[in-house]
Amino acid sequence: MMMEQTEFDEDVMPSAIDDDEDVFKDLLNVPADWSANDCLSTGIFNSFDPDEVVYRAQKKPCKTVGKYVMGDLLGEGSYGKVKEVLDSETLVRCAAKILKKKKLKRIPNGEKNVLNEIQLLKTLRHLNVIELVDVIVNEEKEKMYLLLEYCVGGLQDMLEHSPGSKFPCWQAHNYFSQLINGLEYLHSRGIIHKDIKPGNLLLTLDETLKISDFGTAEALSPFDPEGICASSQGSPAFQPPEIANGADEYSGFKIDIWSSGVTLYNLVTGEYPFEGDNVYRLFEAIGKCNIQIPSFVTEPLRSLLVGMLKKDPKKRFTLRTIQTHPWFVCRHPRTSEKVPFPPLRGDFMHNMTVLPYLFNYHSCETPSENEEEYITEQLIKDRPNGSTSVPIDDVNDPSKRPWHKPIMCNVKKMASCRLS
Ligand SMILES: Nc1ncnc2c1ncn2[C@@H]1O[C@H](COP(=O)(O)OP(=O)(O)OP(=O)(O)O)[C@@H](O)[C@H]1O
Repeated sequence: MMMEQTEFDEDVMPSAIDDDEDVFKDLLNVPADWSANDCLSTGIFNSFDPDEVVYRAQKKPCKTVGKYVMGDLLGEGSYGKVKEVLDSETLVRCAAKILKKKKLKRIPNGEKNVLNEIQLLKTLRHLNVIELVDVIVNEEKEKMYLLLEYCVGGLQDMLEHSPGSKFPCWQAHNYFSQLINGLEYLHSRGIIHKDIKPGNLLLTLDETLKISDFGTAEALSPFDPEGICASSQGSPAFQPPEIANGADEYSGFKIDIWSSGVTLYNLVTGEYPFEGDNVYRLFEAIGKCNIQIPSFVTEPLRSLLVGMLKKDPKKRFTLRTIQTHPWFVCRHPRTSEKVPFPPLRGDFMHNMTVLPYLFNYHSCETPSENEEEYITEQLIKDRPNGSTSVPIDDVNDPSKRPWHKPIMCNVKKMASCRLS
């Protein structure tokens, strides 16, 4: 029996197609709730000789946005898709977060959060903070592309693919110390992230951790040494007792310490310190703060978790106490197997997905719908004296929003950005 396999392009296929099993069920017209075993037992999947499989790759039309050549889908968040791209000038791999104005309007604070993220990321430069490389706007299509440093994935994905949904201690220590490094930088600049969790901690190919997702972050007033915040939109399981109990104001620094403590708890145990069937029950449990740490978590890690998850924010550890804590400072030799990056659509090596599009373009494709006008911003990172201060636009002023008035500095015609 000869069998053909087609490679799908997520541009033309619905996003559910990313799940291989769904693809086959769809093609074979099998009920969605059937398991693979159901299919086998009814003889729908016949065995076949792998040598007889013929792979027929579907053509991948090459699409460019500004100087960036688009690759495959990397992931999808509530704000939009994230695709791999290649900078055709520098040949650096990046990730493009694709945002549609229509979709943002449907998300509470959607547009405001995105603009907040752009404004904050423009001011930040640190090894452990995701870098915003460029912003491109297509006014006609009402689309915005945030070009970010390329990462292979997030800690959440890795946890989901690891035995017991946790990391060995030495691996958790590596990620946690990088998180604290990044957080120290953010706090020194008066920025409270407010949504620290494994899903917002990405890794590059060389295992450098990048704090990402600054949509709900807040830049504190430089005249407020206490770092008082009055709002939080972070993920419920990572919220501290003061927020769960409905306080009007709280120390922003201590929110990030708490959520980093929940993150560490999650990395080493595979569980959450507080759970609930719904947000109300969850907040009730967090508010009471009766913390149970599994018995396999021994000292000194135990006391670090207890210190970071203190109910009273004033008694909660500071970054300084964390950085001098015995578990933080001691070396953790690699004693067990590393939890690897999960594969991207079967590819453990995370090879560049842009290449097939480029091969296709250079072999046969004729210029297509690419001649659109984009407004691009190449962010200026090397500022004099290492200064990273950039005036933060008022995100509430509609006239300053990129949809209306570009915050960008140069305009490029798509046609001029085609690869030679
Ligand atoms: N810089 C990046 N490099 C590689 N992949 C990325 C990058 N940024 C995001 N991704 C991938 O895209 C997915 C969606 O990211 P995004 O930041 O839009 O949403 P999220 O934080 O996962 O979810 P939400 O926005 O709903 O909180 C991530 O889970 C990750 O797999």
